[in-house]
Amino acid sequence: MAVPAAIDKVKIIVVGDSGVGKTSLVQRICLNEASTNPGWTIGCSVEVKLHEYKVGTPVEKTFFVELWDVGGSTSHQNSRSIFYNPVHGMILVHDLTNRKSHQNLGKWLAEVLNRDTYIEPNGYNYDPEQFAGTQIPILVVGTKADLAQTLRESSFSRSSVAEESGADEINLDCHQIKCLAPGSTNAVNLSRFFDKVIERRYYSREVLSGHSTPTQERRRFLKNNHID
Ligand SMILES: Nc1nc2c(ncn2[C@@H]2O[C@H](COP(=O)(O)OP(=O)(O)OP(=O)(O)O)[C@@H](O)[C@H]2O)c(=O)[nH]1
Repeated sequence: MAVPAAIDKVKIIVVGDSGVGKTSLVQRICLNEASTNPGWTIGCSVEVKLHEYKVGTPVEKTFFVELWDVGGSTSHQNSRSIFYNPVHGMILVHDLTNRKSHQNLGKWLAEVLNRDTYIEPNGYNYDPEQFAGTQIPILVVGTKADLAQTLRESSFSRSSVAEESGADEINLDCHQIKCLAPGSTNAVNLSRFFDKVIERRYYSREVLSGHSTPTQERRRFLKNNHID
């Protein structure tokens, strides 16, 4: 009897302020449900999803996608770094009704990448360099679309964080069963993001050829310093 091949996996960190909806989002993605009262996440909770990489193409392959839902409470800030290595992808979550939670995404990115946060005089605390410097695929997710009065605006203008990082972006209502319905724009964007994470982890030129370009050297430096 043929032994089934082991399924490769990628690890995606899900971060953002406490209460923005990380657990609800992860439950929606992995279980297609979202409790209305999930409770605070203490430490970290991990859910797994089977993902078909490049579905419908000759290179289609099944992967496990691990979503590491990291509790956003400031009181656990010092101990969270143990969850951040390695990281193959990052989902930055903000609440569309809470502008501060969007402004804080730069702080979350800096925390995961283990870099200092640049604070502008106006308090808008992210440094575009931080976004430009990372090769880790990023998805920016705005939750509570059902409550956001400015949704019309936010759905048409890209968030500045997504802009600076070249990240993909989706806005949704985690309680809405159809928010990630197969074939919907959100589902397609999410699937593309997972493909990107897998591609970077398993199919990048560096991994396949064994040769290094300066960019790859830089990536290796980041990796060796636990930034990647
Ligand atoms: N209306 C609405 N409520 C939401 C949505 N997403 C999450 N919520 C609610 O927001 C509250 C917080 O959600 P959680 O998923 O626990 O937030 P979290 O980011 O995991 O919070 P921590 O565990 O403290 O880091 C819960 O009451 C959710 O039901 C959404 O899209 N729309």
